Amino acid sequence: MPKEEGSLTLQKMFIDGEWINAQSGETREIINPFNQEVIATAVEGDRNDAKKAIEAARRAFDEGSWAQTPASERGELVQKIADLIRRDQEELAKLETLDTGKTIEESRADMADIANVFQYFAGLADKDAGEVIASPILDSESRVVREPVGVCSQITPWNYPLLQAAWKIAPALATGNTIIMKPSEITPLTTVKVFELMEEAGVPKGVANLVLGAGSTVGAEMSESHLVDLVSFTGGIETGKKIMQAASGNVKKIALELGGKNPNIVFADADFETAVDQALNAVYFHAGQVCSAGSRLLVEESIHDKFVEALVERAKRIRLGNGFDDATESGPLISAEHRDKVESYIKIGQDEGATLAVGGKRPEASELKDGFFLEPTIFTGCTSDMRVVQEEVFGPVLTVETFKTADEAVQKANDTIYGLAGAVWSNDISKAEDAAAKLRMGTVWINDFHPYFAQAPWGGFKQSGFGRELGKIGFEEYTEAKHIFRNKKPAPVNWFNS
Ligand SMILES: NC(=O)c1ccc[n+]([C@@H]2O[C@H](COP(=O)([O-])OP(=O)(O)OC[C@H]3O[C@@H](n4cnc5c(N)ncnc54)[C@H](O)[C@@H]3O)[C@@H](O)[C@H]2O)c1
Ligand SMILES: C[N+](C)(C)CC=O
Repeated sequence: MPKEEGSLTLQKMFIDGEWINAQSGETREIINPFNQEVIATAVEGDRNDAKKAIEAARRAFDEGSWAQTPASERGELVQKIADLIRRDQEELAKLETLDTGKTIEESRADMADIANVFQYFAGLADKDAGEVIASPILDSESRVVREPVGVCSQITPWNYPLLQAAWKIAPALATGNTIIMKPSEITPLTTVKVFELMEEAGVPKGVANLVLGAGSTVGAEMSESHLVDLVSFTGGIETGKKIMQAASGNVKKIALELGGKNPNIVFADADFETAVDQALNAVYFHAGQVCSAGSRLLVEESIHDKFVEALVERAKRIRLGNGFDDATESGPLISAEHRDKVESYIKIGQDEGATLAVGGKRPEASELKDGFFLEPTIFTGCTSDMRVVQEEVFGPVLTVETFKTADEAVQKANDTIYGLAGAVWSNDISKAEDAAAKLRMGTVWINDFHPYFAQAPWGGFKQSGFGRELGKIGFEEYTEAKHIFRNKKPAPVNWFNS
């Protein structure tokens, strides 16, 4: 909650049903990116704490009753968590804004989504009765059942701290797994709070464990440990590669939700005002710190000048400020280090010959001087070979390219290592559908940008990762399919006659 409403207590880890300090006694200060004030102190776990949590989760899976608990009961418990999140949604939203700088309106929307995610997976918990197979073998019965994978490490980023955690916790618990969750070390507050709610809901001891600390220690142990069966990771591509390597030791299942460089294709026949407005929202929502941000605008050549002019005018008027202020449309970047990275891309863009149409610097307003703000930035005259066009900047930076034909738009949109999301704007539905079919991305929006919800799967093609979260597929990711075959009339086969 905002500082004026009371100080936060020490943020602890939750291991084997107990709230504990780090074995090392280390702590870390949690910073408000709007003003750099210390908003909380969190215990800083290390590999030893991670090991303890993994062992607890292993015991709870192997010796506890969670995996065998009737699916309907697991569903009821997950639903209870959804209800508690709804009860405390305002407190959670305030914590998220305090920790990330995002506007309170965004945080409230996140909390509503998060409760829906728990509710959705609660509902799915007892719907899978398995499948009877038409066995080709006489006098036999063949069926497929779904079982939990086992012990799951779950590692999340700072941009949507609780939302990304919810996408992992809810399906894992609904399917009978045990978990070790590690939120980003710089934004742990809402995840800690939801573990308090899970304790209140009655999640059994050892089933859900929370470890706080750095990726290079806690995260590495969670990825390497041979006691873990699955790692589900959301974060950057370079970390994802490390996790793939670390997970190989015992051939864990892995699911990677990585970055994106997401094209937003605007055809000349699109509704102009809507496409401008949504292009702005596509890239600048949450200061561009969104995996699926529409940071790469591909606009049909005939409307380029008019479109860019309208975008620049709108970008100049975006109100930066304190996420708790109702007038604020966009908050700060998450940290000084991250702003430095985004600024380095602005320099790269300039050095590569792109034209800076607006922004590119820190705002001058005195009330923003302590926050990690950057002005909404637009580069025109971009080409596909530029690094600023190809690499994920993860900030308020839009690159603009042009195209003459639908084929050229699709070719350029697909010309990236990523394949997370993209959009097509056109009033010619068959043209838009044709382009959508050719885009190599996990999500394609037609005449919209950003929608995601519990019922539809989310994930990437190419180097945006693999595995899916949400939807029925996201539920199945936390299960193993087991084929059970029963011979109803066992008899010798007499293959070996001697
Ligand atoms: N595809 C998606 O759905 C999605 C959603 C949100 C964010 N993201 C991506 O996340 C990135 C931004 O988040 P970030 O900066 O927190 O990413 P990051 O990769 O730096 O960190 C993510 C998490 O991984 C941990 N980590 C770091 N090193 C590790 C290691 N060696 N082993 C195990 N864990 C380690 C961090 O502590 C953190 O908890 C962007 O690239 C964004 O696109 C993707
Ligand atoms: C997956 N999403 C869009 C909620 C957050 C990406 O950073």
